[in-house]
Amino acid sequence: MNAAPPPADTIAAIATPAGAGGVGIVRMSGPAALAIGQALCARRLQPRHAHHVRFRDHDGTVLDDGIVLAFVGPSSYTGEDVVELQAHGSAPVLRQLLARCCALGARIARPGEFSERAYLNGRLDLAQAEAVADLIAAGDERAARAARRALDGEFSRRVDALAERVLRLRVHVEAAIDFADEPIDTLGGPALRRGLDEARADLDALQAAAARGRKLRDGLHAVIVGPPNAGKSSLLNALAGSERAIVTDIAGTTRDLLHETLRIDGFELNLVDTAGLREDGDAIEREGMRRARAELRRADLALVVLDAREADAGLRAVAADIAGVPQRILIHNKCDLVGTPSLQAGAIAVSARTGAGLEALHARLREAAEGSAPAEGVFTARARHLDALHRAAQALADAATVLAHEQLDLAAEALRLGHDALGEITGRTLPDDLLGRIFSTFCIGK
Ligand SMILES: Nc1nc2c(c(=O)[nH]1)N(C=O)[C@@H](CNc1ccc(C(=O)N[C@@H](CCC(=O)O)C(=O)O)cc1)CN2
Ligand SMILES: Nc1nc2c(ncn2[C@@H]2O[C@H](COP(=O)(O)OP(=O)(O)OP(=O)(O)O)[C@@H](O)[C@H]2O)c(=O)[nH]1
Ligand SMILES: [Mg+2]
Repeated sequence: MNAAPPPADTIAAIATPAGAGGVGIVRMSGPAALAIGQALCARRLQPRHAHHVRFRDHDGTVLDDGIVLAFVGPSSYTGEDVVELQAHGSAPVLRQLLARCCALGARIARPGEFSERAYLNGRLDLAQAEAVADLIAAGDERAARAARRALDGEFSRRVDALAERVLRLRVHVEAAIDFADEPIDTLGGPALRRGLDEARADLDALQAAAARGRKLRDGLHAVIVGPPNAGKSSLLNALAGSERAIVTDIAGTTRDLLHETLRIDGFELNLVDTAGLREDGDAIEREGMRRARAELRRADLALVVLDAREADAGLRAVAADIAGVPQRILIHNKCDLVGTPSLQAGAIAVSARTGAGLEALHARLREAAEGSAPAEGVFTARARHLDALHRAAQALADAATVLAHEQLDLAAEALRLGHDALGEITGRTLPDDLLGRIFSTFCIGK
């Protein structure tokens, strides 16, 4: 039998971003939070009251004045006693306040430890805790709205409801095992098969929704491709508004992938510049092309950059590489060098040098970003969730197969696996070290 868990210690962290700000917050959570807060402010703290106080060092010197807030567990973010010291947003002041909390018995929190405690104390499930991190990291309003929905439990409720149905199916199968002499059809077999079909259809729908949610969380993945020297890096620089990439008139300049995040009218776009694609090239360039092609395989959008003077030949050269990308924008670059451009269908003429056509390109990028994910009804999801949903779907498919052969023991086992996979999303089943892997990616103070 396991020993009872040790009483939690008290953690402290600066909860506001690094750097100067109007207000900065040091937050504590744990059994000593209230006592430490009261020592630091030299007064009794009334829970859920804003007190204007002086925060004092060990020798009585005033570190700062500010607002202090105390919450008594379990009615707090973490479910434990929580105290917030809201000081001026000065890095040295916040560091001194944090050091004072530690001198009085707190320890510095690990990244994500406040949310981890909220999870361990049942204030949030795992998908909701991840949604907190996604909300903080959201690159645009749409991603923030979607993370908000996951935080409100929209994703978790659907997962839980499905897990509950899978559990009921399993109970049904387990019960039937006890009457193995009888044919399954006299033991509710048809209802069982129907229930399983319905659960699988719901799981399909949930997988599709989660895949959209993941795209939203990660932003649109756009890859700049084309023959060498077409002006890909010049275009990246023009879109980024800075000299991010090296540009020369030597074909084969770019070898590594170069990432840049663009925000276009509130939409986030992850842009990657790649090595020009051609038949020959030295070993470094060939490795660059290999990376470019790998990047294309996971692209949502290809920006196909062609030299306007030889657009047809250019497109032929890269046609096979861009064939699998869901969305494409054909760009005839260097339009400043051609008189009257004859454009391929759907192509736009731009000049990375003069800036001509960049407005039109912006409009197309915006359209692509808007079209790539539905605006409403989406929650954010992560690769981890998709993986668990995939394993659950696999398990339910296996269950259907063995059930058709009346192998009830195997069906019960497959349903158990499916149920466990779903439970991993909300943290109701926990494989080893899942918590450590998730919360260590959070920011400090969250
Ligand atoms: N100053 C401050 N602002 C903040 C936070 C914080 O910790 N401190 N948050 C931190 O992420 C977010 C808000 N999240 C919170 C979630 C729950 C509780 C809380 O005290 N819950 C209690 C009481 C519920 C109630 O009175 O409505 C509970 O759930 O029992 C507080 C903040 C955003 N803003
Ligand atoms: N006139 C003109 N020249 C351009 C334009 N865009 C790029 N160039 C020139 O074309 C040459 C190649 O530009 P890059 O941006 O390095 O081309 P790239 O496609 O990234 O080339 P690789 O990385 O080698 O595949 C440079 O000399 C640029 O100055 C343009 O719109 N007009
Ligand atoms: Mg380049």
